[in-house]
Amino acid sequence: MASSALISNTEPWKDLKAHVEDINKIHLSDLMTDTHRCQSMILEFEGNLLDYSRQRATLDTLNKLFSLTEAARVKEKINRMFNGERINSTEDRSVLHVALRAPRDAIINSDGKNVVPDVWAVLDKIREFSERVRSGAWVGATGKPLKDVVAIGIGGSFLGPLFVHTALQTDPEAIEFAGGRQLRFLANVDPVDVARNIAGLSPETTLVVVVSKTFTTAETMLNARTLREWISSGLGPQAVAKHMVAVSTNLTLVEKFGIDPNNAFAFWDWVGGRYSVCSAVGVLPLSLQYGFSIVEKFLKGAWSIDQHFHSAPFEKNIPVLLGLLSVWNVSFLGYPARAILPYSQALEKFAPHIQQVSMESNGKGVSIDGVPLPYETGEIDFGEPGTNGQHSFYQLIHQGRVIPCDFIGIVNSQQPVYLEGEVVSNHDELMSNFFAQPDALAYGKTPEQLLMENVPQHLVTHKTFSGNRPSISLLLPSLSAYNIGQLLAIYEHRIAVEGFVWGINSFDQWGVELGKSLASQVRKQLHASRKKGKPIEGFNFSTTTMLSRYLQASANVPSDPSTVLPKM
Ligand SMILES: O=P(O)(O)OC[C@H]1O[C@H](O)[C@H](O)[C@@H](O)[C@@H]1O
Repeated sequence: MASSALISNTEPWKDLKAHVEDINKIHLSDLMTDTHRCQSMILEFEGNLLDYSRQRATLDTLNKLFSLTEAARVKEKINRMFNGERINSTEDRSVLHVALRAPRDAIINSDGKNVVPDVWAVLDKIREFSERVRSGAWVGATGKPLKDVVAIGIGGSFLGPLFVHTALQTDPEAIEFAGGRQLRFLANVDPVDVARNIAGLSPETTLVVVVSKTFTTAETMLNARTLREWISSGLGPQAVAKHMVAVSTNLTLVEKFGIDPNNAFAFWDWVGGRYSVCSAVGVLPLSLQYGFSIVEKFLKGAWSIDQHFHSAPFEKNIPVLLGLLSVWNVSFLGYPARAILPYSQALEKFAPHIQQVSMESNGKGVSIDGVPLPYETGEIDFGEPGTNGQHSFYQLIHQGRVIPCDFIGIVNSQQPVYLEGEVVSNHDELMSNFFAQPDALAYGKTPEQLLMENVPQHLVTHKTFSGNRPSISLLLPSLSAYNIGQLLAIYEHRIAVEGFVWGINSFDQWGVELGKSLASQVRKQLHASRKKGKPIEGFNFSTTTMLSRYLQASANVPSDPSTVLPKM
């Protein structure tokens, strides 16, 4: 693509740039008085209600954004994704995470081959294996059932499964199926994370699932070798076959590691790491914990949104609208961040997962054809569940910088609490905040209002809220496995839409490589210095100083240690 073909050179982009001036003349509190506008900005799909009326946008803005989708050929790009075309051009791969949740009879082709039967072959294998483990038919080396699972993985092989596990942990239906089982996640290469994850567990009753798309990720492989040692030092090396299984696209390396290929669960290079929670990456650990039937509901939820995304007209398409509004906020209104604020403790790991999906996908500096971009892409995503966040960073959101917010609320709590004599139920108390915050941000509070309330003059500016701060509200009917799948897919597709408009490749991640290769140079140096007393060479003054201090101050580390495992 020549730079002239960049989306920023098209008329709809320029038109939106000019339109910002119109929007700057209107305060959100005025936009909110137009009931017709607000009505048009509320949308429902299967009981999920999206309200985007608190965006700094008019119906005219929306029309201009729809014109932008035509210039960016968004519909064509969505179709190319679903058709299995190699839209991840820098890695020459198709992008088919939607196939992971397709029903058995669906047909989704990659390179002319329907991949759905392969997907279901693995799902059936997971169902069968997880049932054997859960029923106690599969036992460990000493004949005991395996009731605890430690899933080792990082990035996309960790964050999605952790989000879904955390969300299911308090779902009454899932709880029933989990009965007495534990699922833990070991991600960080920090030995402290090893200590935390094996604390209180016995290798005799533990199954370790090594999850890595490439099976080369340094952190995951060292953690896998560490827990292999934990198992074999406790139960003997032959126990590894009964206590370790793997999920990967690289089955050759799985076998080399010493895991029986029969106990390896495959996925494919057309599944990006951060889009892999619906593959064996998430489905295996979650099925071990909750049973396959619960996980199947999660997959069905995601698929329902896939269908909606693929077929609904853009004016009624939740992921498309969300994606376009994000582009509007980032590229036109100039807001670089986005806060993800679920009013649900069960969604506490949602923001960390979306951080990877969004920032690894859309934090790019060049177009899909390698042309440097004259505009920024991606958002800085962060978030915490409400109401916790309100007592932490909301000050900045209300009176400091403008940060578009996603408020996510749930109609029916997973764990309702009612106390006799209380004004409202505990969930209603939570939701009072969910409904209040978006209006506080949109309307603010004027000095005139404060003076009417007899606020002392010297405090008026301190207590003024400028308002005009955009948010969206998403109200889910409940937080069942099905709804969790829907929420995941809404965000996955929203992020794809943003990338499609910006004209970037949202499915590669070259930006993570440089740090990895420099770490390998440091690893070699640490080895040479500790084992052979070699001087530090090849680093700049600053790094040399830090490395020298590190080596000197930890001279007690044995140069040829025998195995030591955490003793927590
Ligand atoms: O699943 P793995 O191959 O071990 O990769 C784990 C993670 O490693 C890399 O750093 C990538 O940036 C992530 O996208 C990926 O999810």
